[in-house]
Amino acid sequence: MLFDTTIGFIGGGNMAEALIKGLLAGGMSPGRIIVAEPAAGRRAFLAETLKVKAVEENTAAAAASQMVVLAVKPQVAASVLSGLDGSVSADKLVISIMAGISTISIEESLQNGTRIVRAMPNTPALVLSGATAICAGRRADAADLDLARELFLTVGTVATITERQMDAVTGVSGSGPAYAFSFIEALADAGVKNGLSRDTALALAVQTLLGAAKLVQESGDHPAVLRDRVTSPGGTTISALHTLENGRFHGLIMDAVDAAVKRSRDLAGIKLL
Ligand SMILES: NC(=O)C1=CN([C@@H]2O[C@H](COP(=O)(O)OP(=O)(O)OC[C@H]3O[C@@H](n4cnc5c(N)ncnc54)[C@H](O)[C@@H]3O)[C@@H](O)[C@H]2O)C=CC1
Ligand SMILES: O=C(O)[C@@H]1CCC=N1
Repeated sequence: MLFDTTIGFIGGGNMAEALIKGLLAGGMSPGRIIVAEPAAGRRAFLAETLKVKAVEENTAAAAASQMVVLAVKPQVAASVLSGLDGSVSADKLVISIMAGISTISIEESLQNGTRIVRAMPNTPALVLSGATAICAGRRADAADLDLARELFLTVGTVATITERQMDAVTGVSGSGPAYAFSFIEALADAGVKNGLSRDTALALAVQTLLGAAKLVQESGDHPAVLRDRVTSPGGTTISALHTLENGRFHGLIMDAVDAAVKRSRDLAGIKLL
């Protein structure tokens, strides 16, 4: 049971905060959560606002926890893993949310038979509307995947995938919120350009994205079918769509995701040993 587990976060940044908020909203006791974070200001923030224990030493958080969530940047993964120095004993479940870093490289660098589940969440987890994909490392079993699923279900939806699909997930839903934010910003700017106030333009843009996403989700219709229903013959929408396609909108989004997928693969090249 997730809520009977003690959970240690290594790194107390954006994603750790989002996951902790989800756990607390789901009913987990803050006393079961310990965060290791080098930045004193950040430690104070987490302890004061979320009432969790915040410590400086990664080994202290890992040693005190049954589940250890690796929530540091991939670029510091090597030093963090080597610094854990035996504090992640083989009985603990390790969950890594680090982009690009494979379960096998974490297993090899911890060198103690630890079970690992890798996950790719996204920042809407902060408002409990995240999309996470998880996959098991070589030693993690079905119970470990279930526990990880329980964790990420507190902040949104969870898909189980193979590790080979993790780079694609990173490009689509891990980085995806950033594409959506850019789209919202551009839509609002266009409203301002055409005479709307910034507040009105932004509110309309946000609700349009929210509503459109909800319509796709609830109708189950293909987005192209829904797009067709907005597009009156000789009307306004087809003129806008023509402009988007002249700018290679579809192809550009697909190229952008390909770039993120490639970067995720490149990050896998970071040497952990
Ligand atoms: N931000 C996002 O949208 C997503 C991020 N991720 C992954 O989550 C991980 C964390 O990302 P964020 O939370 O966005 O980054 P962040 O920069 O907000 O958080 C990382 C935290 O780790 C701390 N830190 C730095 N060195 C450390 C060390 N040696 N030991 C312990 N803590 C240390 C930093 O002070 C910082 O608070 C990354 O690996 C990223 O790839 C995964 C999915 C989405
Ligand atoms: O930009 C990044 O590397 C992380 C991983 C997915 C979203 N943010």
